Amino acid sequence: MNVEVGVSDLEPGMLVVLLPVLVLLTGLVVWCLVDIVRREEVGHLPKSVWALLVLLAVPVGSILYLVLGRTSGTALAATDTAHPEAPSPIPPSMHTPAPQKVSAHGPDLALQVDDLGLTFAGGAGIHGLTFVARDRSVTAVIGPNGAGKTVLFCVLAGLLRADTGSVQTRPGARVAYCPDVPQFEGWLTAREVVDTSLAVSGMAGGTDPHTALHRCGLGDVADRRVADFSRGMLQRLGIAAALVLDPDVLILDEPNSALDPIGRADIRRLILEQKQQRCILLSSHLLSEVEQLADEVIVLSRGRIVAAGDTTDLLTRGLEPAWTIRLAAPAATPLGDLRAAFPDVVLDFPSRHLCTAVFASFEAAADALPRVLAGLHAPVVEVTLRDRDLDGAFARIVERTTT
Ligand SMILES: Nc1ncnc2c1ncn2[C@@H]1O[C@H](COP(=O)(O)OP(=O)(O)OP(=O)(O)O)[C@@H](O)[C@H]1O
Repeated sequence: MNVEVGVSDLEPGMLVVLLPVLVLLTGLVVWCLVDIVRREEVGHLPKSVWALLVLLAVPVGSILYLVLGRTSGTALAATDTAHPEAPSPIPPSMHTPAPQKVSAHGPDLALQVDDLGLTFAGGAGIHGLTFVARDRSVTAVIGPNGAGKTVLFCVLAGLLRADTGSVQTRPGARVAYCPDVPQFEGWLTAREVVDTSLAVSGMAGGTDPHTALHRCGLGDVADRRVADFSRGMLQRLGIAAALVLDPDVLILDEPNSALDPIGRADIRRLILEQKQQRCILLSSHLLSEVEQLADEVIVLSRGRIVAAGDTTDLLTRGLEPAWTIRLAAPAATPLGDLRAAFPDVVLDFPSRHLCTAVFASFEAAADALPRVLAGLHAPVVEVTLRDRDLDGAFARIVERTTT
């Protein structure tokens, strides 16, 4: 008996059911084959064997490949940003660099950037950036307006394509980016924004959306429309939309720029808490924020790194050893006598209740400042380091680095 059944013999109802299944299976097979070709390394079996398995054992081969073939070690993997892959279906806040080349760097490196460059018409952009960022640490990228901080972050997040260089992360690592002015559809609720961020990323195992909102101080307004949100609330929502993806590398572009002091303190706490689990890169114009949050600082000027290193060392390098001393009553010692007693210190009385003291170095200040304070013979109310603004510190770092 002949039991051959052609497509034309199938019931129309069966066709409706079978067609999407066939399309899905074909899509899965094609996706796996493309993935095998694009990867430099696949797990457990040679690439040709995986390709045959995927082609011949549908869909078991594809499923096995997804589970076993796409895993390979814990070394960093490179995204050659000069020759990026096809546009990612992942939304702007989220990008997972595809592993292409294995690196032999240390186990705590979350991100390695080599010779990264993107030059716009006119010459602006970023040029030859090389640095690393570590797990469980905060790296601050600072620099004046137009230095290239946002361009760098956009390249790291896969939103802009670099002309040169590479960005390396671990295979499968997630990079999430929160821009300085996050924008969302006004008709969505905060919960819907965070849910959508997770859903569109297509990633399993993100943070619970309610937890992400709660951590960013938006638990009580989760069901309010975004159109009613203040700029500070939008910034928190941007961070929540990035956090929900449970990223290995979290990039925050000026996370505190729209927040009031209480909001800033909240986000500071949040960043310090999140640092325990991931690598965080952030930019800021606030010296106090950078000091309190960052382990490492990278200073950018005109798209180039002009200084980088440990936060305390670097900012100390950028600060002037100069103090303002506020007095409750005028100094009992005349200025002339004080200057004679401390010939290596530049001393002045800008007003009856203020004294300024500039030292040759921080080492000299550590030795002489207590003696200057005692020598004033007046009740001291406050002693503050002068020019603690980041612009001033930055200008001095650049000056000292380039001269
Ligand atoms: N799409 C673009 N086309 C051309 N030039 C651009 C583009 N995006 C940025 N630039 C230029 O690149 C330089 C770096 O800009 P970027 O936004 O990264 O600076 P920034 O350090 O983030 O500044 P800010 O502190 O003001 O945020 C600027 O000169 C900017 O004008």
